[in-house]
Amino acid sequence: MTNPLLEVSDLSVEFESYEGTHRVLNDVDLTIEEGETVALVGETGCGKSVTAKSIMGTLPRPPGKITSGNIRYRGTDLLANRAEHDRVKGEEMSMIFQDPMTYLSPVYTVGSMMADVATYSGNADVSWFDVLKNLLGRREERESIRERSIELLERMHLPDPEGALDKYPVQLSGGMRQRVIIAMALINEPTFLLADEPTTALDVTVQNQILDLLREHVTDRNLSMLYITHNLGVAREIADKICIMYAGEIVEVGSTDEIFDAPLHPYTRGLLDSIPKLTGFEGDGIDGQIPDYTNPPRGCRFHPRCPAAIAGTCDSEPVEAHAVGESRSVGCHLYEDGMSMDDAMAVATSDATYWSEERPPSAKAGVGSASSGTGTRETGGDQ
Ligand SMILES: Nc1ncnc2c1ncn2[C@@H]1O[C@H](COP(=O)(O)OP(=O)(O)OP(=O)(O)O)[C@@H](O)[C@H]1O
Ligand code: NI
Repeated sequence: MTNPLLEVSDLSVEFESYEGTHRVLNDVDLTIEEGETVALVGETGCGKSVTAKSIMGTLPRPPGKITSGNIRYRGTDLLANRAEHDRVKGEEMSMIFQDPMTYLSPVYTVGSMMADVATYSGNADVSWFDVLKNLLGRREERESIRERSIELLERMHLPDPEGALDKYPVQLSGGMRQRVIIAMALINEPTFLLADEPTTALDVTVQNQILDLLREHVTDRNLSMLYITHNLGVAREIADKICIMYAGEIVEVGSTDEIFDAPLHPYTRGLLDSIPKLTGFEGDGIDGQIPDYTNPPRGCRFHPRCPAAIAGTCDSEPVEAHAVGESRSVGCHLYEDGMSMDDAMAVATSDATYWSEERPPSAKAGVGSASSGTGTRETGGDQ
């Protein structure tokens, strides 16, 4: 665990608007080892896509501004090295997007789009001369791109992959388009995949099929992946490690099993409680909303919604990430620095013993309804 592929540290991002400065990311730390799939999980608006865009170098600046931090890829800080960022983006990283129709052109066939990605990706300044050269270019090269496209579409279980190359995106279903998008992301054999909610728009069955395909491919090729989702159930399907994000901060990191068996942060526990059990219905498990980024709450950003907030501490003292045990960390005042896993578990699973006087346990969020002290909970996530 000493040579992470991607290491984001202390990343802070602000947006300027007429309302003032929105400090959206606040000292974000995120590490992805080689061959590891990490899920970044949090509610809408918590800063997941801003994190993704910072990594991919596509954050619109202005209005966005990276005010501190590093993004190291194989040890090189991409924020300080534009040329290396461009190279890594072109040759090693690939992104899978949420909404295929935004990224698939309606006027080109699947085959010609895949060929364009294979030919021009990573080449920031494509000239008309390049395009012409390619059009007239070597037959064998085009033939091999075509073969690679068919093979990838086959791997993505697209029926009649050869026929699909001549189709336009509107002629494909949502699930088919998402398979095409994934095949396009894989055509240049990236080492790092960044998937931003790629299955959100799909129904659960198709979503699960696509997660299976993606996981299979990532495992086969030993790829590393950052998978962004608001759905912890999806994160469990795909990820080795889960980072929970709230209002622009990473509040908990742990292996997928640890997060599910023993969630420590009250926010994580609230998210787990809102996983649909049997019905497939997604409730909004935690009362309230992400705070206003122009004026975030003092102390812990989650404290106004937290059923376990300690008055006088959580509403005023900044939170730091506390290491808990070997591989986990949690940014919450309930856990002291260096707390042993056993003590942390005692805090995590105790019922209402640490409610603040001011805030009676409100309805939905996790802590009050956490079950026994064993640290294993039924989360019913296999919807
Ligand atoms: N281009 C922009 N201009 C101004 N503010 C922005 C911009 N992009 C993002 N933000 C701010 O950053 C916040 C986080 O946005 P982000 O897209 O990262 O959320 P997210 O976690 O990806 O949510 P979702 O699950 O809905 O995709 C937004 O609420 C908004 O305040
Ligand atoms: Ni997003």
